[in-house]
Amino acid sequence: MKSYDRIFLVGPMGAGKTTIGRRLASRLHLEFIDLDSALEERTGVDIPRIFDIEGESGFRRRESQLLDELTQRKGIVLATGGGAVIDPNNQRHLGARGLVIYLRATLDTQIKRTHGTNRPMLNGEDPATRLSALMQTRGPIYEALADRVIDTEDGHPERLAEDLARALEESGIVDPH
Ligand SMILES: Nc1ncnc2c1ncn2[C@@H]1O[C@H](COP(=O)(O)OP(=O)(O)OP(=O)(O)O)[C@@H](O)[C@H]1O
Ligand SMILES: O=C(O)C1=C[C@@H](O)[C@@H](O)[C@H](O)C1
Ligand SMILES: [Mg+2]
Repeated sequence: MKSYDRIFLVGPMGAGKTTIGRRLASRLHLEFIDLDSALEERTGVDIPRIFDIEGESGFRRRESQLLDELTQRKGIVLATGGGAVIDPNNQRHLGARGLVIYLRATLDTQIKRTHGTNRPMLNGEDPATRLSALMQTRGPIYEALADRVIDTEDGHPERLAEDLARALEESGIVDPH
């Protein structure tokens, strides 16, 4: 079986990519990188500000550039942003360079977990309508890219990360570090 030393987490806003990714990396002794945070560090401003200044297209351009760079690092768990899978180049890089894990969450759960946070894609419209529309286009892409799908509805992030780490180690699918 093919063995990987890069894990990429994909899925919608609120699925827990950042939260579970950090814990998963720690359990697997891999470096954790969050694409959204890395982009904020690079630019020196937060994501809402990037959307304000450059719009979604500017944000996507920066996101794709950084994704290309970071998906070439070894020994990492990379939590992507919810929309990072839209760009076909990103899809190619994710699919070719590592193990892709889709963290799935229901619409209700996404709404609860994103409530009160500043996510520019959810500004100005009813979050349920928006999240549902995003899932219509992105859901099939998450599914198509995924080597594994994890349901995040039940279970604490710590527990989900522990179970996932164990499953990956036992299957020999990740290189031990
Ligand atoms: N399995 C879980 N159970 C309960 N709460 C969770 C779970 N996973 C994440 N959360 C909570 O949901 C919120 C959103 O999680 P997180 O930021 O990790 O999502 P994300 O997938 O990285 O979203 P984005 O695409 O916007 O970056 C956080 O407050 C986190 O603590
Ligand atoms: O779903 C999206 O399009 C986004 C999700 C977040 O992770 C950020 O990448 C940004 O807010 C856009
Ligand atoms: Mg995140």
